Amino acid sequence: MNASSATPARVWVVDDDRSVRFVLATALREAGYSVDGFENADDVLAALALRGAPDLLYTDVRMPGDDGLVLLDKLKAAAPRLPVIVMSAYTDVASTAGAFRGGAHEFLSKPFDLDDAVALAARALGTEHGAAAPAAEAAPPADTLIGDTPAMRTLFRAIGRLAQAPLSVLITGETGTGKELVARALHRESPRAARPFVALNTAAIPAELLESELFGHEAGAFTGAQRRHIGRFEQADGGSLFLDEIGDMPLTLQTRLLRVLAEGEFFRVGGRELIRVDVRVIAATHQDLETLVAEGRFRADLLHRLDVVRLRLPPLRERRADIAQLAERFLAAAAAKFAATPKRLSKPALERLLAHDWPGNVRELENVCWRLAALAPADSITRADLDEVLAASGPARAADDDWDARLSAWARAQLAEGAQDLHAHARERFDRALLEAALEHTGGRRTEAAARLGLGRNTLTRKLGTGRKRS
Ligand SMILES: Nc1ncnc2c1ncn2[C@@H]1O[C@H](COP(=O)(O)OP(=O)(O)OP(=O)(O)O)[C@@H](O)[C@H]1O
Repeated sequence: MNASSATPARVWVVDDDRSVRFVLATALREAGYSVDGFENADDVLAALALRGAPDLLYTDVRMPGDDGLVLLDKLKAAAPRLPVIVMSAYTDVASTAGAFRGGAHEFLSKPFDLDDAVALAARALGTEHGAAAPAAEAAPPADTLIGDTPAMRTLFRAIGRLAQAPLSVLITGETGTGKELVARALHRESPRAARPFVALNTAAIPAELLESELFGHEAGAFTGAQRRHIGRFEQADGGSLFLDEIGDMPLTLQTRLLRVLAEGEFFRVGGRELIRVDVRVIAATHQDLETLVAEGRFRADLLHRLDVVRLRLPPLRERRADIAQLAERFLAAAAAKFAATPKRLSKPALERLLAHDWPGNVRELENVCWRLAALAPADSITRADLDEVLAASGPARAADDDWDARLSAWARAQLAEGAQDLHAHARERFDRALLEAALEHTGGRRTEAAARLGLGRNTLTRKLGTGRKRS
């Protein structure tokens, strides 16, 4: 089974133990599923409200917050048809019975054999015979790019032309503008369409695991590497590899990637066998790579190799004429998922949508539409419904989530690398970011910047002093 031939079934893995999440998600991805991991029940329920139910969910029982059985209960109410596999080290009668009474599809006792865990997915989805996803769920229209504005038409033409040529493509654009969707379209329209499309988000994977994610590793290559792991490059052989957030790739790995791109061959981590692959690389970034190059954080030669052709995705605020059509599509998708009639936007509501600045771009619009589908009381969406939903969305919230996630990914990676004195180091960077933002905001006026931050002017001056000394 591979993920390229049809839309892969979506599987969610819920476990507070990061290593279980990682190992199970990786095995499921290798089997061709599209997998998201969650560390607690609250995050699952939030994602469910935003994105609708996945095709299958694995959950641990003992977790901080709602435990897996409470989550199972809530899932049965919110998404009655979703098959849930309950995993637990506590194979006592009570939790097994509780799980089945609660409507669990299967019970998996820990520690489990990975192959068994993956085989359960095929059984639960009714795909033992190799289909990538159950027919009813396959090929959602979600993969089609929507847009009728001149900017988008130009882009579609470019995709059509570029898909045929085996060139590396660099897709730039703000977060949520559809970079991944464009990468998928480039693959789908290409002669490689029957081979895998494999995506890797560089920013989402702890730095210490990235190399083996890309190039694979042999059993015993490092502590915890119990079995051979096939990296994304090999998985994508004959197809396309989408490297998202390429600007976040650590420099050492950039060097290795450059070499692999130049030579078309590599060794797995800890391996002796030279692996040759034929992969088209499509990279994406929301950062300005030229600036990163100037700052010494991105290799100029790697940029040249990736940037044979560049596609720029315009932010949504530069193509407002697409908003109505996109909103209609997202409201229809939400309605189909909730088995309800699609809600419509009243004229004042549409005007409010058109006036919004959409810092989170199409993803923000999509989230807003899903919330409206779930929360607006009547079939016609009012301006007031929209004010309420927009107040809860927006960049601050998105940036907040992102900030927390990145900070904790950073801390985990530092700890894994054996870093000491993490708190002092983090606080220095934290202070510096706040100070620089406040000074920029106030045009360099220190008293005002200090007041805005809630700091005394002397404290600010002292902190500025430390920041300068260190940098
Ligand atoms: N033109 C479009 N038509 C339909 N849906 C779109 C379009 N652009 C984006 N979307 C939807 O918006 C969401 C975000 O798109 P995508 O993940 O491709 O953005 P991205 O630019 O890769 O974001 P990030 O930089 O944060 O990874 C997806 O759910 C995608 O389906």
